[in-house]
Amino acid sequence: MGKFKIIETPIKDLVLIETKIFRDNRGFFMETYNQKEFEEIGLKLNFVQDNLSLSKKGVLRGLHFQFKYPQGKLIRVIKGKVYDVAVDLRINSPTFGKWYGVELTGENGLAFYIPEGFAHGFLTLEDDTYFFYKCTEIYYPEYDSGIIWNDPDIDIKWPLEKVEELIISEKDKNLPKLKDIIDKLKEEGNWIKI
Ligand SMILES: Cc1cn([C@H]2C[C@H](O)[C@@H](COP(=O)(O)OP(=O)(O)O[C@H]3O[C@@H](C)C(=O)[C@@H](O)[C@H]3O)O2)c(=O)[nH]c1=O
Repeated sequence: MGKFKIIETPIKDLVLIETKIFRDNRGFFMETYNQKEFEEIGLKLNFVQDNLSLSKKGVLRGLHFQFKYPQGKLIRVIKGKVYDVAVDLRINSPTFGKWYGVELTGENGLAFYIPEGFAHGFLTLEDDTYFFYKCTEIYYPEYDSGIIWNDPDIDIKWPLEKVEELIISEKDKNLPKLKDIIDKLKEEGNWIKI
């Protein structure tokens, strides 16, 4: 088998990627992305921007998406631990409004591929969490959009018992609910349909 293996999630096109880790007495080595091997497992992607964020424990970033020029994101935690969540916002998707969450760590070798058309957010479960992701579209601040992390209609089960205090940006505290933006998403030509 190759160095990468797809693990399906209950949401179509939203996948985890198990990665081969070469361990020895120095530590480990792993490839984190390889265009040819990704194409062989069905992920033909064109990345144009890489991002890195550092967070302390209890930081919640999200739920974000780019309304125009949506971004696919290939995510890895380099150090630390997060609970990472994607929400399907693709119009006509049988799983529209459904979420999927997974624990990513600096050690478990798991990557998460979130395609265009999803909102994304994460909660850090350890201090000094380095969160790295590759994007299929560049950042357009004017189209930066989001949904509030605790939207009752989405009802994400964040593992909040694992943190003492949530740390959220002012921008993220004021994001709308899905029901307030759904009409805008559904307007013809505005957003991703499947
Ligand atoms: C996302 C982003 C932010 N910035 C700037 C804008 C701002 O001054 C500063 C911090 O931005 P934010 O507060 O939006 O950063 P953050 O809350 O970490 O935003 C990220 O959250 C996760 C959940 C995602 O899915 C990402 O796509 C992105 O939206 O960095 C860029 O220059 N380029 C970028 O691509």
